Amino acid sequence: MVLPEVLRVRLAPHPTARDAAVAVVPAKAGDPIAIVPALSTVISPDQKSWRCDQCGTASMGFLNLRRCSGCASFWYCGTICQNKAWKAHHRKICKNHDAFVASPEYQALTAHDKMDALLLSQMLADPAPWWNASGSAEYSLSDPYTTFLHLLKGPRVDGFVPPLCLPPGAATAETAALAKELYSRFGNNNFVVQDHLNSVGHGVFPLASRFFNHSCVPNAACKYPTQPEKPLTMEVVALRDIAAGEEVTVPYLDPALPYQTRQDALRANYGFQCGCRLCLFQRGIEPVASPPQRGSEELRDMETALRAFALGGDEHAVRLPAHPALFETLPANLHPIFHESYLPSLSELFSKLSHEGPFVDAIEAGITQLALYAVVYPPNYPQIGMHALELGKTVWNLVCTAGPEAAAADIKVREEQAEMFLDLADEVLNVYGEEGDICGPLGEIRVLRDMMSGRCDAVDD
Ligand SMILES: C[S@@+](CC[C@H](N)C(=O)[O-])C[C@H]1O[C@@H](n2cnc3c(N)ncnc32)[C@H](O)[C@@H]1O
Repeated sequence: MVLPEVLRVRLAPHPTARDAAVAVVPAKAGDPIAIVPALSTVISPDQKSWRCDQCGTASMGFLNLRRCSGCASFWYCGTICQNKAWKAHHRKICKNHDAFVASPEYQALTAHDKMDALLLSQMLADPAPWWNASGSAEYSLSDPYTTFLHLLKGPRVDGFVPPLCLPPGAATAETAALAKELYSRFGNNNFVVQDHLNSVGHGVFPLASRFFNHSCVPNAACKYPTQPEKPLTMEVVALRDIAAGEEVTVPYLDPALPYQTRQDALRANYGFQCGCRLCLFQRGIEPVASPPQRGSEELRDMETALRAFALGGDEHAVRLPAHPALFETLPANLHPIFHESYLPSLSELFSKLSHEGPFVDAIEAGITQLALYAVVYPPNYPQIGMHALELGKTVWNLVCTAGPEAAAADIKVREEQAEMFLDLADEVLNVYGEEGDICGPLGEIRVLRDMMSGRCDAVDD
C-alpha cells in the first residue's frame, strides 16, 4: 500500500475525460493539492552520473555518487537508494543492461522510447504485483498497481511495445502481453520529470495520472522536489486560489505552443480535443495573420501596444495582470501574437541580445516576451517568473557594463528596474515554490539580490 502524503481532491465524473479531480477543500495559491510518490522513474541519459538514478537528486558537487559496480551504468547517492533500486528492479536488470542498451533494437529507438524501454523494463523486473493486480477485479487508490491498470489507455493503436531488458527466461508470451497492457497507458499517463522546468527524466505516478486532467489554462502545476535518499515525488501546486468543488487541472504541454501544435499533440498522445478557454479563444480567431516583419514600424507599434495591454506600458513600473484569461480581451490588432512564428522569433531575439547585447534592446524584447507570457499563461505560471528573472539578470548586466560616461541617475533607474523584475520573479516563483535541485531560480534571485546590494558583477547564465 502506498499512501500519498497529501491528496486534497476527489474523483468526480467528467463529460468527456471519464473523471476529473475536484478540490475537496479550498486551496490558496501555492498550496500543495497532491504530493504523490513515483512507482518508477528513469533519468535522462544526459543526467547520468550527475543525478542519483533512484531519488533523482543532483550531485551539485557535494553528493558523492557511487557507481553500480555490476553494470557501471547506474549511480546512487548512497546505500539507501542503491538498496532500494536493487530490490525493486536493478538485480534483474544489472547483468543485461549494458548489452541491452548497445543492441540494435534499442539503438533504433527514439530518445523518448529509449527511456520508456528502460522504465517498462524496471516495472516488469518483478512482475508478481502486476499479476496480482491484473487478476483482481477491484482497484484501490492506495494500490499503485491496480490504479495504474485502471488508467485510461492512450490513443496509439499500432500495438508498438519497445524492446525490454529482462533476465533470460523472463521474456515469455505472458510477460509480452503484460508489457503491452502497461505500455498502452504510458503515452497519455506518464510524466516528464522536470528540474527548474528542464526535462531530467520520465516517471510513473499512478495516482496523479488517475486524477489530473489537462487544461491550457491550468489552475495547478506539477513539480518534482528532490532530496537524497527520499523517494522521488510529484507535487501538484495550486497556481491560484481554488474553490472547493472546482476541477484541478495541470498542463500536459506548454500552453504557449501554437494552437494547432497543441491540438495535434493532445489528440495524438492523449486522444482528446481540448476545449479549454484558451483553445476556444484561439479556435475562434483562426487563421491568425502573420505578424509584421521584424524591424518594421508596424511591428514596433504592435509590440508597444502589447506591452501596454498586458503590463501597463511603463517599462519601469511593470504590473502583472491578475486576470486568469487575459487573452479573451486581447484587441484584434494584437491577434498576430498568436501566430506560430511570433513567439519563437521573439524568444530567439531576446536570448541572442541578452547574451551579445545591446542590453537595452534585449530588455525591450524581453519585456515584450513577458507581455506575451502574461497574455498566454495564467497568473503565477512558473515560466512568467523564470522569464522575469532572466530580465532582471539582463538589466543587471546593463548596469554592470555601463561605461564611465553613463549618468548616475540613469544607472539608478536601471538598478531599480532590475529590482522590479526580481520582485516580479519572486512573487510568481514563490507561489510555485522550491522545486527540483537546490539553488534553483529562487536561490538565484537571492544571490542576485546580494550582488545588487553589494558590488557589481555581471551575471553568467
Ligand atoms: C492522465 S489521464 C487523466 C485522468 C482521467 N480523466 C481518468 O479518468 O483516469 C489522461 C486521459 O484523460 C483524458 N483527459 C485528460 N484531460 C482531458 C481534457 N481536458 N479533455 C478531455 N479528456 C481529457 C484523456 O483521455 C487522457 O488520455
